Amino acid sequence: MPKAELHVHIEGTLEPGLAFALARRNGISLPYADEAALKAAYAFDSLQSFLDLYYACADVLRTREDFRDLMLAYLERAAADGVIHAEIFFDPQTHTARGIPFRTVLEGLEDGLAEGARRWGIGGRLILCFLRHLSEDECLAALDEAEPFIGRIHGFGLDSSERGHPPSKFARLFARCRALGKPVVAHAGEEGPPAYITEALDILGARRIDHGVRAVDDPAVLARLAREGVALTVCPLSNTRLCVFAEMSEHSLPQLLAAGARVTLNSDDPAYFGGYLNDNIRAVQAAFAFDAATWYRLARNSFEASFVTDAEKAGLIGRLDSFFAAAGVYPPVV
Ligand code: HPA
Ligand SMILES: [Zn+2]
Repeated sequence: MPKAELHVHIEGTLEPGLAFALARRNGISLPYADEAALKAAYAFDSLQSFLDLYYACADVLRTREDFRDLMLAYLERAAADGVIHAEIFFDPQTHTARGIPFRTVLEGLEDGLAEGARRWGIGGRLILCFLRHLSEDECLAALDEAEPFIGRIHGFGLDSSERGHPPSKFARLFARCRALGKPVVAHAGEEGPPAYITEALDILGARRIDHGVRAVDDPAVLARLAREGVALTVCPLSNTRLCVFAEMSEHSLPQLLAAGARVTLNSDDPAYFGGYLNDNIRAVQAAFAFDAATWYRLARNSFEASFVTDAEKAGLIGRLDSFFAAAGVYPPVV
């Protein structure tokens, strides 16, 4: 099924095999004996327990070529899953803090995007995420560094440790992002309360909410999301791996859909959470057995919620419709 992926962190696509290959290439050592030992560390009990490992592994990314190879490996997997458009997060502060120039990160990722478009016809854009565990002034300095490259950045986001770092901490930062004419998104309501979703909308001007699965804890917030057509980029395997929900069968996805929220499905950090987008779809289907119309709706939402022109959206949705027509289940109920 053709679809867009709107919530994937490029650093979270670093597979153990590539991590060790890059460590060797750069003459550095990872604090794990081998790939199996690294994989064994993928037992998380919270967002923070994952983030500690995610930031540690990112240390193997040093050169423009490393970032290119990382991007290309993700795009190959995504294209194989039917992703035809991806809006991909990157965390420049994770790299600039280690002395890697912003330009090296950006140009390496762009090299990968260009090669991926040539090889697989997949369209990719970059969304710069700020790390919310850092201060707003540090994030403003990161924005200063990015500004000379603004034409190459598709939008801005907010990620990292949610609890204790509400969206309101970044009001000035996101006002500047919006003034630059870029769409903004924010992680909210993953581990944090529904109030963080409201802050992301009202204070940051977020156009999509990343995760947002805790909206079900506040009926007013959930009703608002549905009424305003705010897209939620839901990441089912991430949520179960990070113990946001104990089991897939307990995920709030059916409640979000039933309330009329504009849900999309995504992989978040596929190297760490047990799968790429189709693995997420299979896990959801195993738990909830959605019908074809629901799958059409989810895929269509991914295109409608993307930050591309209306003409580009129409082209992407046309490819989805052709797929459903060929499968003989068209026109689906929308
Ligand atoms: O799921 C996430 N939440 C917050 N920050 C992140 N950074 C990578 N993945 C995530
Ligand atoms: Zn995320």
